Amino acid sequence: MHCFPCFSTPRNKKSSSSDEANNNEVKLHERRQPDEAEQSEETTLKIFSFRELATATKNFRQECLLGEGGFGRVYKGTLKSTGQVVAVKQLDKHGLHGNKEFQTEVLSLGQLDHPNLVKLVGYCADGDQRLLVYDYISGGTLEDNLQEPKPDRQPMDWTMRMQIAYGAAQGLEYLHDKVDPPVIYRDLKASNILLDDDLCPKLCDFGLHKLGPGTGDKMMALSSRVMGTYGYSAPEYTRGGTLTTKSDVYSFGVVLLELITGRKALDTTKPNDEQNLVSWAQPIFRDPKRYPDMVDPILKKKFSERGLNQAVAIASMCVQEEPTARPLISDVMVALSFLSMSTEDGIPTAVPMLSFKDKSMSIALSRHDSNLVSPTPEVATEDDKSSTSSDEDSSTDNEKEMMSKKKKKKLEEEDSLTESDDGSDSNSDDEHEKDQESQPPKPVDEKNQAQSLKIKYRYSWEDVDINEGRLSSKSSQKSNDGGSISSGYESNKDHDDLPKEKEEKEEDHTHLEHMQSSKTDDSQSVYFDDDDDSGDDNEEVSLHRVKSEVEVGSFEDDSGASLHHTES
Ligand SMILES: Nc1ncnc2c1ncn2[C@@H]1O[C@H](COP(=O)(O)OP(=O)(O)OP(=O)(O)O)[C@@H](O)[C@H]1O
Repeated sequence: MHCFPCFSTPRNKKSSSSDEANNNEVKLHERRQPDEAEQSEETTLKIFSFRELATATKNFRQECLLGEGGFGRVYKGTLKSTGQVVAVKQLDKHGLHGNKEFQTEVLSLGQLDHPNLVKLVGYCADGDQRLLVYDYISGGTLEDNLQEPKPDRQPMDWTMRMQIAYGAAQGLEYLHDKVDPPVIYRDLKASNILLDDDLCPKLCDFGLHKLGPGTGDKMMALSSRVMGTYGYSAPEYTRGGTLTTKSDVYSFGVVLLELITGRKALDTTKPNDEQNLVSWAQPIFRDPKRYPDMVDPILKKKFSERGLNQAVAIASMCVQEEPTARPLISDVMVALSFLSMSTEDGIPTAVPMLSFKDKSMSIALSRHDSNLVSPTPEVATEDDKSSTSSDEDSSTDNEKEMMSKKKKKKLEEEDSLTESDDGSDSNSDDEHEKDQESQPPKPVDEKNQAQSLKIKYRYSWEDVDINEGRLSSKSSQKSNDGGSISSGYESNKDHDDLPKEKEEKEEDHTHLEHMQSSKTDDSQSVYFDDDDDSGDDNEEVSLHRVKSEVEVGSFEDDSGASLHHTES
């Protein structure tokens, strides 16, 4: 039985032959190299003798015991040969696979390599002993850090929490999207997320179910393990149904809720109606005014309300009953990448709307934030559709490349429009081309994205009813005065009322910042605004990549804030 068929190629098996085993080292060549970031020529797993690990853990002494989970005990150890500190997981002997199967699965696990996964260093299959050796992660579990923070450590602030959520999402996204076939985690929870000294999250315990028993009594012995952990398991899974990547997304949503609230997924010390975190949170999801009340009191209200709204929106999407309604982890990851940015005082973080593969995420976020407008393929032009399609997943590389080129061209066109926002009319194609030539694409600096960056909203198109207002225009725009943002819609209101509403709305928009986003790939949009670092970001709104503008009206959203719209 192969855990990851693509890794279990004859070539891989060959590479674990006795020759290399004699060298006490197994070298594997990855058959699939997902993208440059994850490319690694080979993966090296060390094979340990039982004696080596006994020495490392002082003969598995109690004082070295880190804890015991569903698969066995975990000891802290120091490898004599290298001095490396490791965590040695001694798997329960009960029902384990034979040597060969074990080795196959372990070699597959050894190929998984991501900064947000605990790295498997090596293993031991000596007689009936099966042990796994991992990097030791010194900061404890996320659960402990949330529930019993160390006295010498500051409580985690909001940004740290979002950064942890973002890191965990990255690890999960790697398992779901970068490994072929996808690895379903099955048991994602706060106690399976370890933090290093810098609070970088690392997922552990993934893929271990494949090392356990297969059928009958043996299966029963680990049934609780196989069924995940109550409070975190998706409803369809606990009902004995299908396990999919969306089950992991549910568990991730629970972890995100724990980060927001500081509560446990399941807390039997609380009153009945508060014991299950998701059940407790469901009614609150429907009442945004109550969001601030659900935040961990230890944060002492130090969080951005917009960031909170969006974080709750993401969590509520993840824990939906219907698996298909849950977002892709890649979209969750993108949204969190923005929420996890450190922000300057008073400037909340928000998510640019065209970053998602699946429009449901942008629609959900825009419902929770009156300043965000989500795209709708129904009303978008062909070009627009290519940049907002939810089908990018399934497109071939060629299609992706074509879409990417289209997107790039479109953005360049829109940039050239923005460049001429000084009042000159630059709508002619000739001028666009000229502008494109004179403006090489701006570089993406992924590393430097967090600090002081503010996200430039991509105002786009929407066909979503928000109370009485209904958007219908195909374009987004920047007003002549450069200060207000408008998008077209059909107003139910008398147009005579508009000037006053416009005034009010423009005020509402003055807190929209210049934004600068640095993340991109084929499915993400990039907005740069290099000239907006003046420090006056709160005062002025700049919207790039706009098309046309004729003002029509405004509408109010759930929160009572109204947006101003124009129509071409
Ligand atoms: N790589 C590691 N570095 C440091 N500590 C670790 C490491 N792996 C596991 N631990 C610690 O060992 C203990 C037992 O871990 P294990 O994953 O076996 O069980 P668990 O997560 O407590 O339970 P479950 O099996 O239900 O997931 C936990 O406290 C965990 O924090």
